Amino acid sequence: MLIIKLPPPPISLLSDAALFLDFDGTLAPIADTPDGVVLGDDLLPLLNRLRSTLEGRLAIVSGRSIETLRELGFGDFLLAGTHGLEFARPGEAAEAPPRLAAIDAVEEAFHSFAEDKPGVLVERKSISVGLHFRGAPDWQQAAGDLADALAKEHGLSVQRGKMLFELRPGGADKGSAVTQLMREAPMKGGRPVFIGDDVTDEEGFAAAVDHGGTGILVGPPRHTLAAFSLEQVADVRHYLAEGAARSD
Ligand SMILES: O=P(O)(O)OC[C@H]1O[C@H](O[C@H]2O[C@H](CO)[C@@H](O)[C@H](O)[C@H]2O)[C@H](O)[C@@H](O)[C@@H]1O
Repeated sequence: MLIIKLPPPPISLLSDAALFLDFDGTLAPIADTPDGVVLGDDLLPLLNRLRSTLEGRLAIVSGRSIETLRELGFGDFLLAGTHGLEFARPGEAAEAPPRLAAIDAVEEAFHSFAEDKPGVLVERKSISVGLHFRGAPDWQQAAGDLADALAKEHGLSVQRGKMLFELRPGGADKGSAVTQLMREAPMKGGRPVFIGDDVTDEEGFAAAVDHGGTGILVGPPRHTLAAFSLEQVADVRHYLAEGAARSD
């Protein structure tokens, strides 16, 4: 399969955009652990400026839970969390399905797996649970096998991420989140542009295309539905800053 380097996105793409932004690996560089992620002082002011430029058409669509996104400082933004399972508008309670007993059972099994494996990390999330092996890549295969077996046993979905297996209820993804958010203000009427780095963002790219928009891949070339790419988080921030400056 031929994989070509995609062109950088033109800045004009942002002028009528309904902008969907992934978080980890897109707005903030990947860190060794989930808690180690660093936003930097300029990110939230930048997103606020850009949202004004876009007349409100900006949302964060992340695998992180709404609770964590709010703790990270995104409480004032339109949010879709846990890969499209949760939604929140600024100042309002999150709409989220309940945490299933099966997720607690999986979390316990993940802890049993991780306890004698330094570097393997269990991430407790509001309605899902993650098993990270960034600190111990040799355990990837065994962690994946465990995740698959537990998903089958409990009727859950396995979400593959960057050095991460996450178990969660099915029925949603970042694509369904885009579709849902495009139905209503403030995103309705804009041209969807989804920026993301992970395989979990491909559904977001697909939905953006379905709604007449496009995707921007962050990172090295790969098989993707995105039409444009930016190499790294710093390039995303530069691109967004240029977009925000257009009406300054
Ligand atoms: O959809 P995203 O906003 O990209 O969130 C996806 C997952 O991101 C986090 O894990 C990833 O980032 C960590 C911090 O940089 C890194 O240590 C880890 O290896 C990555 O997989 C987060 O912890 C997960 O809950 C999100 O689902």
